[in-house]
Amino acid sequence: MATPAQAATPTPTQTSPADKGKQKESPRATAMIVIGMAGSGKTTFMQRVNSYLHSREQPAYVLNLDPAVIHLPFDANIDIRDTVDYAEVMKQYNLGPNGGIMTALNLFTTKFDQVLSHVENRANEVDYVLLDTPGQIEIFTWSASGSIITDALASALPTVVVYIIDTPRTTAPATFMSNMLYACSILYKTRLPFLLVFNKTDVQPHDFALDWMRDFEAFQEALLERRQTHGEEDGPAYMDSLMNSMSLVLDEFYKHLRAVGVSAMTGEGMEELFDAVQEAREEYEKDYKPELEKIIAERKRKEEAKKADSISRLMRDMKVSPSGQSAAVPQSALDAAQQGADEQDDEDEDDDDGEVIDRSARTDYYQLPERRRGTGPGGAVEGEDGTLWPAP
Ligand SMILES: Nc1nc2c(ncn2[C@@H]2O[C@H](COP(=O)(O)OP(=O)(O)OP(=O)(O)O)[C@@H](O)[C@H]2O)c(=O)[nH]1
Repeated sequence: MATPAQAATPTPTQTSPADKGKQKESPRATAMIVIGMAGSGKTTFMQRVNSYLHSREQPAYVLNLDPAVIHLPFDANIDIRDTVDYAEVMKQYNLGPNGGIMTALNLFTTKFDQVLSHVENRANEVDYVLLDTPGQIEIFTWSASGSIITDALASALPTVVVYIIDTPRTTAPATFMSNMLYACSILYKTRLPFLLVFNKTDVQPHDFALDWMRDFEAFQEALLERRQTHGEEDGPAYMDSLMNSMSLVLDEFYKHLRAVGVSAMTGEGMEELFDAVQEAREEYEKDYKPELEKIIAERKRKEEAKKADSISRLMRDMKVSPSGQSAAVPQSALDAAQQGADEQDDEDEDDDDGEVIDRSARTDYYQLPERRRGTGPGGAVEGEDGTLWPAP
């Protein structure tokens, strides 16, 4: 199981002693975290899904986590750009565009408890919570912020990872394999129900990819054929034996995946997509949630044990017997000390020096410094020394 226990946020699925043993009912909403390589069509997909849900009168709660997006073609309820100024982050930390995006997201993640509480407030009013993410998918393979986001969301509501693939750019076996390896590492990192979405099917149908996933021999034949027609274009010949072996390894991984084809441009495939999301939600309820609840119960047990241990050490230090009979310090003093520690915990939790804005819930927006939108050619961002950073 992944590490939902590491979520840096309060865990709303915690059970009170009264309902211990019972599984808490999940909120109505399903969260869809949209991940994919740059240019795979995540933002267009978000726009399509959003308008499809509006047409079914099921408006979603929408979050934009891409700090560098210039034009967002849909209304986001929470937008990272309202909280973190990506160009300012690049400048202050002396970073390039990639580092700027990663750091901006890391900074935003420190406020993810606020995001989560906005999401939780709406989780029984909407059917879907949609999250658009930056194209830097390493965020979800090794960065801490990726785990915090996925674990925190999954601890609050049924969550599905929607991995977008640019189908026309995946027709070469080597590119297909590389994309699948990324998907595989995100799946094993998050352990969440996972859905492969082959996008841009208006340009290239995805049947070839389904064939390669169902039958590794079909993939190996395609690899051989490609070598005969394209020579060394996709890499040296010894790569083929590596890819042949990888196709055998991934065969097991494909068995745990759902895959659908869509066109974010035309809207084709939306019904199949939502059927697959529903199946993924059932998988969350069946497999992920019971594991998560076990982890939460175990964490709670450890916290209680730690608390009891600190109190008994405190009593020893004050030369108080565990029964409290020869108390040199009255019980009221111990209670006061415990209360002080609890209040400090509460204060730490309420530390509120940065704001995450739910745009749909308020009209009195904070006055934010004007964001640097590139003024150079093609929207490039000009640094202080005159360097032009490429438009993100
Ligand atoms: N033909 C076609 N083009 C698409 C489709 N989906 C997206 N595109 C195009 O693909 C390009 C990239 O789309 P985006 O939605 O910006 O991709 P993204 O993954 O959000 O990109 P980053 O924000 O850079 O990570 C745009 O030119 C889109 O118009 C589709 O289903 N069919």
